[in-house]
Amino acid sequence: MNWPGSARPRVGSVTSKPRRVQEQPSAQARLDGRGICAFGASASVAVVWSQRRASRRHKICSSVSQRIGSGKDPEKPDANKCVGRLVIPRLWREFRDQAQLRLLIPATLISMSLAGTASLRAFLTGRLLDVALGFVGKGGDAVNALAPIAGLYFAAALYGYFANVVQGILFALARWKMSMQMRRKLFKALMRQEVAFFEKNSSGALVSRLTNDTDQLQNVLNRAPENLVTNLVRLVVSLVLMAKQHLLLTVISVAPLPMAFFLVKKTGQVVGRYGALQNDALARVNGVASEAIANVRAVQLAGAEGTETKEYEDATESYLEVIQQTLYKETALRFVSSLLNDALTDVPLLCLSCLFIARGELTMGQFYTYRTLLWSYRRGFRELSELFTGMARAQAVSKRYFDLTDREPSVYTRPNAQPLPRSSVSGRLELHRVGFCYDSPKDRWALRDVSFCVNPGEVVALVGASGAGKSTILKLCARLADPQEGCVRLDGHDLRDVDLKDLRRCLGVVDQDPSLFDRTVAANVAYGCDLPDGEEEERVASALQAAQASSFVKVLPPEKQLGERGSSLSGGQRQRLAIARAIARGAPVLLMDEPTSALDGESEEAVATTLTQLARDGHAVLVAAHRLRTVARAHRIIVLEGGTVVEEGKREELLAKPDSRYRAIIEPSMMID
Ligand SMILES: Nc1ncnc2c1ncn2[C@@H]1O[C@H](COP(=O)(O)OP(=O)(O)OP(=O)(O)O)[C@@H](O)[C@H]1O
Repeated sequence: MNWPGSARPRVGSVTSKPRRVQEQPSAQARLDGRGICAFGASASVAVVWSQRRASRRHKICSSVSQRIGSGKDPEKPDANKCVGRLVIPRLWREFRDQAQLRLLIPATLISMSLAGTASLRAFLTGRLLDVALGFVGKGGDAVNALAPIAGLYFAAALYGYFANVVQGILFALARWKMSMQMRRKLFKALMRQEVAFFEKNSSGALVSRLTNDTDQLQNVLNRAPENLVTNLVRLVVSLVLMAKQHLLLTVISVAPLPMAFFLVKKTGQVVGRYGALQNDALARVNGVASEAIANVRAVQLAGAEGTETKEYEDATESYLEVIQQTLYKETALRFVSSLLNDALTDVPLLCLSCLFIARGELTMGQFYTYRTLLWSYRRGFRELSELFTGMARAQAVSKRYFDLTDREPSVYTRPNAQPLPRSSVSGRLELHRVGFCYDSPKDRWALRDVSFCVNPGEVVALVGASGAGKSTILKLCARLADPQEGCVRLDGHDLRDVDLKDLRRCLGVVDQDPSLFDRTVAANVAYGCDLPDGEEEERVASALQAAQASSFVKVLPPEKQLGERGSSLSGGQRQRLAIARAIARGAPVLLMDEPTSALDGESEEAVATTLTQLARDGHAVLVAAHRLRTVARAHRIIVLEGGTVVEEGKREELLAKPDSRYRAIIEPSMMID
């Protein structure tokens, strides 16, 4: 290349040592801070070792796969490739929707300009060298000749430093905003899911999805446009300038590209295959931890700390195994790729460069510029291949992300659902030939052919042995699940045909295990009640009174937080607050699952009286109970056995029947405090 405005200096010897191309640690190699070469060497040993352990590895992978129910087999690339193809356009749409484009576009433009500035600096350095060498032995005003080039270099360098800071801030902001948006979207999707979904997926695994998956996704997605554009610019500009410096050297530099492309593709497949497995294994680690922490009392009382620790160790061991498999395979492939692309071409390139310099066909400045551009070209290629493998990993994670954000809950408001304003609801609840089973295939029905009704103004008690189906009936009445046979109706409307939110506004529910939040008593009682500001205090106070909770609440500081799940209260106190919440809603239908099981006799009597009073006020009350005081005050009793109704009637009628199951079995087994 001819330097404008300067004579082309000739040099007869090579004085500068070619710079060794710096290897970037691979994404996985960065995990423990080592460079790719170190990993490459250990990886080739590890590959042999890992082949010997192939059968064990396969066992581990499939065991993780089975435990988390992913069904993925890392040795079946085709299945995962298919998933990848489907996910890429979705990933792009998600990225476009959630990306902070006003931050990302300027950041990407700055990033591109930085890649251009780097090439300019390489060019200017070469020029400085050649101009300087032109003065060797000749004398002259070197300062004047060098100053404009040095000034330009200084301006480019200064721009580079500032632009780097600005693009760093912009990308970081975009990354965090995107991460939080993804978490919100995922959390929203979680909150829509039916209760059965949470029974099948551990809270730890779900929290892992919320945090780990979204972090991984945003890490790749956020940098994808920057990496793609910047490195394409870097690659193309470097190649063009290299070719301008010396065509033959450039051809030798790019000769291994086809093989390197093939290896990058292979690496992407490996990372994609194992990435999904890694996340599933991590979700299992978190699942085990959260279950043990949630049940820490039971763990300690059973002296099972060792068992839980072992379980956690097993989960982390499986996770580590998957990480290792990915690391070894990915690093080995990357190592071969960089060996081909960089190291093997370096010696011929260097020898040829020296020859051309000796022949006067290449100046020192051109040589320096060429080497710098070569480094830039290799960096561009390496970062593009990292982007490719990062996208493969993102595909695996995004599959899980979309699985959840797209998941349609089995219980939802149908498009043509009717509104059900609470003011228009009288509260007549009816079960018509209801059949329900928890698991498919339907071989164990929890309920079969159940029919009865609860009228406004009535307290109806559900009684039966443990496992008879009482809670399941209440679950169906609250539409936490839908029956497979028959239907549940409110005021004649099939629950599946009405707006779910409207339906829930018509219900006050007390669960077997009262759900309280780490908030104040007032916030817990008013939870979800949508009370007007002025009314809230009065409504909460009267609900507490009716639930026999006033006496213990009075002695609590009003701002006291109740602890996670109300852990600072006794079982009976929690139960009374849950009853107060159901009453405070003022809903026409009350569904109560053993609301008095933890109460003393006096409180139970008072709560039973309250239920009768609520019925007198026009509410329909359906209560599942094992305690005689609660059952005895009911207007009607439904007796369940093995998921079917075997008797129904007033208590006196049931006691009077000669062959009454209620008289013979149920009432004698009831608790009387
Ligand atoms: N989430 C679930 N998944 C699978 N089976 C379940 C589930 N919940 C309950 N069952 C089964 O359904 C049947 C009815 O259970 P249900 O909880 O309705 O009984 P119950 O009468 O309320 O018992 P208890 O008096 O002990 O509360 C039982 O055989 C139970 O094992």
